[in-house]
Amino acid sequence: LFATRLAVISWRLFLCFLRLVNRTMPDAQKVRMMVSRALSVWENNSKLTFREVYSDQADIQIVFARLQHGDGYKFDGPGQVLAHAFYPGEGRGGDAHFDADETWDFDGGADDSRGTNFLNVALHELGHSLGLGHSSDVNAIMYPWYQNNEVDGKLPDDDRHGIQELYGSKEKT
Ligand SMILES: CC(C)C[C@H](CC(=O)NO)C(=O)N[C@H]1Cc2cn(c3ccccc23)CCCCCCNC1=O
Ligand SMILES: [Ca+2]
Ligand SMILES: [Zn+2]
Ligand SMILES: [Zn+2]
Repeated sequence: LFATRLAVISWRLFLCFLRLVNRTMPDAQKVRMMVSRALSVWENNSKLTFREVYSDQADIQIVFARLQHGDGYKFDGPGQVLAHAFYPGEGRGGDAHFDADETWDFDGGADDSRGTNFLNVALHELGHSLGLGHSSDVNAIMYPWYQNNEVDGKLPDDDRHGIQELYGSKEKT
């Protein structure tokens, strides 16, 4: 009995340690992790490959901004529009902008209790950065309304067809 009680306590300690680490990890690292997770979903379903660079010469720049931020598409405070992105091209082409006034959840929460699921929104915006428009399929990542539909690596069919139309598929045909 004593042994099991000890095990439970140590497990509880371990969990709160994890939560602490999760909270203290700077958001920049979490953003990087989530962006690379979103890009690997698009990578796994196309011939595309991505590499991370630290320069404003990047094809796809990830930007957090609020209200008026110099591109004529001003954000609107908490809620409403969450983010926008530019189709592939020079300069700001490919860039993804996220509304800094949103409460972002960088830990991939399945419900919105800790905020808006950043991974979902990044998947959507990076779809635009790669050239995809909006989908009328309510289950698609490219649907114009936010829904916390956990992708977990599996891309909805409509999005997969879209990206493969543009960049082919990884499977050997
Ligand atoms: C798909 C998403 C990741 C990116 C899109 C924008 C987009 O397409 N970027 O590429 C987005 O932000 N859509 C709005 C659309 C929207 C929904 N409502 C709005 C109220 C006002 C203005 C816009 C909206 C009703 C209230 C809910 C507001 C919070 C959620 N917002 C949305 O779903
Ligand atoms: Ca907003
Ligand atoms: Zn912008
Ligand atoms: Zn969109």
